[in-house]
Amino acid sequence: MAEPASPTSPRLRPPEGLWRRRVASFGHAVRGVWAALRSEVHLQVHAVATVVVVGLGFYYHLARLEWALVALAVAGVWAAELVNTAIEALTDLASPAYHPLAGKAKDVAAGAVLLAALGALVVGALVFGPKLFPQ
Ligand SMILES: Nc1ncnc2c1ncn2[C@@H]1O[C@H](COP(=O)(O)OP(=O)(O)OP(=O)(O)O)[C@@H](O)[C@H]1O
Repeated sequence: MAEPASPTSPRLRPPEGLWRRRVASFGHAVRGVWAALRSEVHLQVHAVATVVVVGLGFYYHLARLEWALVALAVAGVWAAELVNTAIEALTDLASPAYHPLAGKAKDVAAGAVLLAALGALVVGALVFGPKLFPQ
C-alpha cells in the first residue's frame, strides 16, 4: 500500500529549483518596487505618507481592525500606483507617438490610482479623524 502523503514527504516537496525560482521572482518584485520608487515622485510622496500614517498609528495605539483598514488602504494605493507606473512604461514603449488608445490606457490607469487614493482618504478620515479632532 502507498505511504500516506505528508507535508515532508518527498512526493510533496517542490522539485529542486522551484524555491530558487520563487525567491528570484520575489527579488524581481522588490527590484520593481525599488525602481518605481526611485523614478516616480508620486511613490516617494506615498512613502513619506506611509511613514507618517504608521507613526500616527503607533502614537494613537490603533485597534487591530483599524490597523487592518489602514494597511489595506496603504497597500491599495501603493499597488495602484505601481500598476499605473507599469502601464505608463508599457504605453510609452508601445506607443511613443500620440494615440487615443495610449491616452485611454494612461487615463484609466491614473483613474485606478485616484480611486485607491480616495478610498484611503475615507479610511484615514474615519480612523484618524476622531483621534486628531476629538469632540
Ligand atoms: N502616447 C500618448 N498618446 C495619447 N495621449 C497620451 C500619450 N501619453 C500621454 N498621454 C496623455 O497625457 C496624460 C499624461 O501622461 P503622462 O505620461 O505624462 O503621465 P502623468 O499623468 O504625467 O504621470 P507621471 O507624472 O506619473 O509621469 C495621460 O493621462 C494621457 O491622457
